[in-house]
Amino acid sequence: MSLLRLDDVSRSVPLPDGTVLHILTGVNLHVAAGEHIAVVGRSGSGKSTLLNLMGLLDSPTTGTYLLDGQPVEGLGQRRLSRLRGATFGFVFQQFNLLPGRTATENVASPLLYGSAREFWNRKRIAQDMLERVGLGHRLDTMPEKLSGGEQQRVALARSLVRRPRVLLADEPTGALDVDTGTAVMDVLEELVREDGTTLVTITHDLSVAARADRQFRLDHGVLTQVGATQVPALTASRGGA
Ligand SMILES: Nc1ncnc2c1ncn2[C@@H]1O[C@H](COP(=O)(O)OP(=O)(O)OP(=O)(O)O)[C@@H](O)[C@H]1O
Repeated sequence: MSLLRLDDVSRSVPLPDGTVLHILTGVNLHVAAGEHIAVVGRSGSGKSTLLNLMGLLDSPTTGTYLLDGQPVEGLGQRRLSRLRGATFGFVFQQFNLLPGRTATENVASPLLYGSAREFWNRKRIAQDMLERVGLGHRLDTMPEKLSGGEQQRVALARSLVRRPRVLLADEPTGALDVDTGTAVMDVLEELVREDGTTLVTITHDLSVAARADRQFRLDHGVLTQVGATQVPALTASRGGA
């Protein structure tokens, strides 16, 4: 069974002039647990819209989205928001760290909304996560004192600190030079492999996309698979979160 399953999904928005903008059309996408897929496409092709739908930040206009075999349509805002927090981690091109808060405080921030165990142990859990991304020596450093690559590793640690089942990465290397971007992708892949996390990467960079199990292209809102570099993982290396 697919962990994420979109069947004939579309997303349209009404425009002020009375016309309708069709952003995504007839999208079919099945992603297995533990799989890494990449989506490439020109600016404006609908990549962020697709990621927002997958991450329950937005809903399809038509079509079906099944998460772990369960339809997400019709869930109330509270259940959607709980499901989102329990299932997804997000990484963005701009690192979106909290200024004036240390790396540890930034990484610990999602744990404020976690279980009692996560809440009370948030500092230690955040520090362990920063060790995993190679920033054990930067625990008390403010984001503004970190390099771009270090800031993205803090953001990565924050996105994975609650052990999401799926990491949605929107241009994770977009603000970094090639070598730094490669280093960040190395860390990201190592972490998701160790944890059995499903990874969806949106990117303009074909070398980043080539690292995925399967590659898709979005063209004017139409999604097509364009490559597969290896047999997709069929099962996660860990149980459900
Ligand atoms: N709520 C909205 N209202 C009007 N237009 C929208 C809305 N959301 C997205 N769009 C338009 O739909 C198109 C796709 O947007 P989207 O952000 O998904 O593209 P993208 O592929 O992620 O682009 P980029 O790579 O530049 O971030 C764009 O032309 C955008 O302006």
